[in-house]
Amino acid sequence: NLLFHPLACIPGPLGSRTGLWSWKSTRAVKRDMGWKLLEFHKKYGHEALLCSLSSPQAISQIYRFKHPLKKTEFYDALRDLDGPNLLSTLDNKSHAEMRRAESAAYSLTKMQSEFEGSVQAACGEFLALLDRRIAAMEGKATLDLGEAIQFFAMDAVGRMVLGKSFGLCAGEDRRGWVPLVERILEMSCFLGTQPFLLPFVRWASRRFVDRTNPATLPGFVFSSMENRFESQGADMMYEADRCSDRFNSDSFREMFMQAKNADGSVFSRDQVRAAVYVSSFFEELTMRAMIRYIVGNGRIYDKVQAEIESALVVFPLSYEDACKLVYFQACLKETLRLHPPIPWPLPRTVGVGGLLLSGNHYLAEGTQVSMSPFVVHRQIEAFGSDAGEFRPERWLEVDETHLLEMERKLLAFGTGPRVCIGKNIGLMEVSVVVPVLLGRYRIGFTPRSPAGPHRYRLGRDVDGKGRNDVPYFVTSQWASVQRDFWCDLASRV
Ligand code: HEM
Repeated sequence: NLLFHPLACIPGPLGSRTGLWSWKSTRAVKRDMGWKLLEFHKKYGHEALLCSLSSPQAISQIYRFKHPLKKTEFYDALRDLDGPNLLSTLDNKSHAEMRRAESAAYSLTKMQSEFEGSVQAACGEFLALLDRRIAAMEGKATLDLGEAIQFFAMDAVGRMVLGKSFGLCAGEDRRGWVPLVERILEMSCFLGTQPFLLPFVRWASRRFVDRTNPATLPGFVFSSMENRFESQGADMMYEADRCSDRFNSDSFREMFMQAKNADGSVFSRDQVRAAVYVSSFFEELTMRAMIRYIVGNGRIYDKVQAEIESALVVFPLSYEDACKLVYFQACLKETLRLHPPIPWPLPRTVGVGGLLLSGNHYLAEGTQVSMSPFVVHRQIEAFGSDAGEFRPERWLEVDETHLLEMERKLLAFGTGPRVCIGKNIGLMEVSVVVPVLLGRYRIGFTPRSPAGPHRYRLGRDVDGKGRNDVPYFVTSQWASVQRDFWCDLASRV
């Protein structure tokens, strides 16, 4: 490996180059992928460590539309027990068929006509939860805002996918359902780095986990979803007959019922479940990061507040109006750049004929190659010498051509034929909720103290640095998850 492998010239840690241990599995266990990979690229340059690339020029080669590179086996770990879903399917042909079948459900018109209503309704529940907490604590609530945002994101996706809220904001997550979803995704990421374990884990899940027995941990997740599918499915049919209220969208459900796998079989419940897990997760990560960056910087907070006040933002805020908040939208882009919800490299396999990388390295067919949004977004040649800083103005002070160039280098939603199909929904959700939150409440980060509610003594930022003034604790695995996000909230009105 070290001497004769075609990639022997690409630098990286010895153990990994000899094939004796998996650097990526270690990152999955230690949950420190983003900053470790960045450190590597700083040390070794644009091409490092088993073909992780950081040069923005390589984006159009690795994630190209024409003769696209196939996803690697890593994604197989994100599939469901019953078969691949849109995110996890490896084969380009079956992906194209699935994507065609599903794309209508995610269209812009569908989003405006139906999903926005679902998100507004979930936002109403979310605000009611915060108001209740503030009232219960005599005008100023100290709460884990990160957790409350998670409830909202799940309730919103419940409304969009199942036509009904999961009721987390109304009843809170008394059954601990939300952290389990996080664990499953983390476990899947680890398995993705050791795909040979997958058949065994799947066999064991089928054999030993009674998915209808809520007494077991995974069984609880599966069965609670199953129950909701059963009961909500019935309720939805009833409601669909009764009224066509725009808050009762069942288009996702219809879409999944019509969607077919490449072999013609219909989507299973596991496949629908995967959409629920994945889709709510990234919005909540974006919302937390955005609040952290805005509220954590007095100058930016004042500018956002001034914009929100002059636009007279109140609940419900339409997506159309949210898009007019120019500075807020720049903050959103800047959040996705500096704190992409998926920092993990997005791996692909080089196809027939190999690939010549910017004239430097020839990658033979079958080579795995990847780019991490976290690393690419910090490249000076793409975003300037202050690429490591949160500076929303960078999106507003450039001309149209330069802006397009910067947007092309933004990998937060992936790019190419496997770009996120839910991008519009994700942007809409964050845009209609965060300005309302910032306009309605005075938000401050709860100071850390021995008597305080924090689990971690120090906060940890998206760059892995532990600091007292960082309001949450970030782990960087497939997703970049923030925990322990305690805030003091008071009503503004
Ligand atoms: C801020 C919100 C979101 C972010 C940052 C995000 C990010 C991403 C990224 C980076 C990918 C590409 C993965 C890869 O190439 O390996 C992806 C794919 C995908 N996302 Fe999202 N996502 C978000 C919201 C959503 C929502 C709301 C949905 C569903 C309603 C969704 C469904 C999907 C699906 C199905 C794919 C696979 C697409 C394909 O392979 O054709 N995402 N997302």
